[in-house]
Amino acid sequence: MATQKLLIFRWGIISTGAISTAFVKDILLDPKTRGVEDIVHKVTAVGSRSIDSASSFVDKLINADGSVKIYGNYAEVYNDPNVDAVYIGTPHTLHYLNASDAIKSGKHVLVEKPATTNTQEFRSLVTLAKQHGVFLMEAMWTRFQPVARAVKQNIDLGVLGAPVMVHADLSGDFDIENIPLTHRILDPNLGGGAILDLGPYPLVWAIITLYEHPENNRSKPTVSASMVKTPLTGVDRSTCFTLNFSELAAQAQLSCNINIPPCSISATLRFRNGNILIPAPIYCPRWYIVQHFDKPGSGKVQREETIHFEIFGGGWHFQADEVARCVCEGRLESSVWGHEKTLLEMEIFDEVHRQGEYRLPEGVEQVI
Ligand SMILES: NC(=O)C1=CN([C@@H]2O[C@H](COP(=O)(O)OP(=O)(O)OC[C@H]3O[C@@H](n4cnc5c(N)ncnc54)[C@H](OP(=O)(O)O)[C@@H]3O)[C@@H](O)[C@H]2O)C=CC1
Ligand SMILES: O=C1OC[C@@H](O)[C@H](O)[C@H]1O
Repeated sequence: MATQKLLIFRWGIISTGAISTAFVKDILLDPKTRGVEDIVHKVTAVGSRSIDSASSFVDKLINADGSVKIYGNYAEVYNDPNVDAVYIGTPHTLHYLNASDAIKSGKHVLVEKPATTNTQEFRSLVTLAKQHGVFLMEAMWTRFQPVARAVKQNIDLGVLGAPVMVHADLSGDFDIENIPLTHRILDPNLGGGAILDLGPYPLVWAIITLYEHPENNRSKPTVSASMVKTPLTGVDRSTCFTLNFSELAAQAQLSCNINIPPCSISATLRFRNGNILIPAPIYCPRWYIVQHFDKPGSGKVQREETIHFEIFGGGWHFQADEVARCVCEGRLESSVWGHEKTLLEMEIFDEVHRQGEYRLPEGVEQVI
């Protein structure tokens, strides 16, 4: 890694599916289009289970001068000396194994959401990353985007008063009756179902609004949850979970579903003096609305503003900038989305699984 004024940050990409494609397209955009002058991202290696897939990924996405290493496996990416950090875009249940292999090779890691399938797996990754002195972060891209940062600032200003309730949903129609049962959204061996795939997004808005609230003092919520399973494979088709934050006397009512489309306003953050409305898709909103009541608790909207952000690209590059900056500063975790928040997320999902009686097939969880 070059550590001059302009940081050239070198990525190795693990897997060549949908999200790896989106991530690579974004990080190769000109960083100046998002006001970033100190970092340039480079992809120096791509690993796939198939060399042909790695090769066509590189041909399609990377302005190749022949310098990108193409591998028909993941291990060679971990061992490539020209890779600073590894990005892992495999299905959920492979994240632990892929991330631990990368860490053991001394690579910094950005691993897709959900970081692992359970809390113990993520705990074990954190220990391993600390032992090897490498940076580790879950790819919670939403938290690094302009809308999330602006909403957080707005909440911290306190003008809307105390937070009382968060309603947030992420649903998507995956056409589950017509896709193969081996699709990652349906296959329990790949962690199929709504909560692990979509649950991180309603949760991130609750974390921003309630968990990160200065008066919450980082207290963890209690959880109550229920699931509706699909008879197709037994994974959760629809999940509702409620979080009680007793320090704030506030609640979050969160849900996710894999066979309906999203609602147009998918998150409502409700405060004593007003609301913040977040439109779909809640994983990458381009605007938000702030409503101010005429007096606390009245519900009568006196003033409303809509704040827009122009984003060049899909929104995955902001988290990559965070990784590069943290690594450059020698940090092992992000202060925005650090290990503690992923551990909280995984603890909540473990409890949702327990109450919903969702058990991953024997042998899928690598650490229990
Ligand atoms: N942040 C975001 O916006 C999004 C995040 N995601 C996350 O990314 C992860 C992957 O999702 P997505 O890209 O949609 O999935 P895809 O199925 O499109 O891609 C996954 C890739 O993983 C590799 N892979 C390795 N082992 C397996 C296996 N047993 N079965 C299937 N694929 C395997 C394959 O690449 P190869 O053959 O090249 O090795 C495959 O192309 C999930 O954890 C999901 O939560 C997904 C979508 C959006
Ligand atoms: O992270 C995600 O966001 C968008 C969804 O469609 C996808 O399945 C999920 O993994």
